[in-house]
Amino acid sequence: MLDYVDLESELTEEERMVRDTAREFVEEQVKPDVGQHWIDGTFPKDLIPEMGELGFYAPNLEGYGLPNLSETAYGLLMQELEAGDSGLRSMASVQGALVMYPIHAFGSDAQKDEWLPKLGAGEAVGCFGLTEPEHGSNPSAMETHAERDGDGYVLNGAKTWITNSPISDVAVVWAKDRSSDGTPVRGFLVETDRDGVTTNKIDEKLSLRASITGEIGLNDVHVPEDNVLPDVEGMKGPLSCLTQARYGIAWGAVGAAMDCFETARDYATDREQFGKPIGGFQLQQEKLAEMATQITNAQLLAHRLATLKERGDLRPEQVSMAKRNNVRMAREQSRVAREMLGGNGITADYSPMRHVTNLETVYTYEGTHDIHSLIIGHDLTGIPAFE
Ligand SMILES: Cc1cc2nc3c(=O)[nH]c(=O)nc-3n(C[C@H](O)[C@H](O)[C@H](O)COP(=O)(O)OP(=O)(O)OC[C@H]3O[C@@H](n4cnc5c(N)ncnc54)[C@H](O)[C@@H]3O)c2cc1C
Repeated sequence: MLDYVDLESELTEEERMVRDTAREFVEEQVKPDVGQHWIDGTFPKDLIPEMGELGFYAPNLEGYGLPNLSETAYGLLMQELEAGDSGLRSMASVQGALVMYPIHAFGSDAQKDEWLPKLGAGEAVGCFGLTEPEHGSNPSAMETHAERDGDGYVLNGAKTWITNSPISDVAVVWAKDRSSDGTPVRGFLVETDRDGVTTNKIDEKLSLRASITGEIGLNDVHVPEDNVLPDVEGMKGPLSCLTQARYGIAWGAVGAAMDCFETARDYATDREQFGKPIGGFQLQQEKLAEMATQITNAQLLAHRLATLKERGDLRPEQVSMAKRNNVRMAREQSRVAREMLGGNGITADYSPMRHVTNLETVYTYEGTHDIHSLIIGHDLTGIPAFE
């Protein structure tokens, strides 16, 4: 796959091994069937434990049998998974960055002991409930709330657009604690088989079809005090998870674009019109040159982020810049690849059209492109455009 400025030479043995393992997994286990899953609107659930066995969930966390790999290795893993499909990378991102990370960072020892090994092995599936029907870009206005009830809490509210909720064993639900001063947002671990929990599937998506998306309905759901994440309060909780996931997306989007590039390059050197491969025409070469350049820029940004994250200096605004840039790049370049494949480009026989539609979701979730512009704008001017 494209590596125009030899970033390979910067990788450790371990990072190469992680990348190669993920690449082989995607080539052998994902690419042959993912187009059909996308058409059918299904997720290849049999891969969930296998991805666990390979250590694909939260490999950058420490303890609990997790591999504790470098941030570059984690990024490369996200890159390879999204070269297969954004739905696959979304599964790993949610499980690792949005469910295991908050339990690891903010959970009690009992919560860590109970959930991290199971989630890490893919024996349990988790989801992250922040977005609500009326509150997407402004989650701090959430209506879902918790009230003290004896030795625990009662939760009421509704979450929507929740990746994996219909197949989850546990949901990390963010809700306002009405029993504490200032109604701070707190994280609750809600087992999905509790009375009052519903997880209806959202059908007829035209994007990220090889991923299961649903709602979380909470109707007088009782959870014990032990299910509250004890070590975080306020929007810092969900936002710090999003920073982890957005870091993975900044890498993942590059993987989708790399897959589109390779498909377009192969096609252009093979497909003949006017008596020669279309890749021999200047217009097509310009497209490949631009695609390769944009991908290379995005790779450099992702690698730099890894260095900053590794030494603990990465700021959320820098992650916003990379998510915003790299997803926009992938969204634009996947279209160019699609175009280069002519009529064949609109079929599921080739990956670019699938990536084109998937990337509409990736552009929107985890902070829309607009919201990341405003986060960066705030950082640059010191003036918030929204509260
Ligand atoms: C397939 C899929 C999976 C998802 N998975 C999850 C998940 O697992 N967990 C979860 O919690 N959420 C998830 N989401 C939700 C996602 O994060 C939200 O869709 C996203 O945050 C945008 O919210 P919204 O859809 O309500 O759009 P809105 O916030 O209503 O935005 C609509 C438009 O207005 C723009 N806009 C909003 N505010 C401003 C502003 N201040 N200035 C300028 N423009 C603005 C936005 O950029 C956007 O273009 C998922 C979404 C999808 C589509």
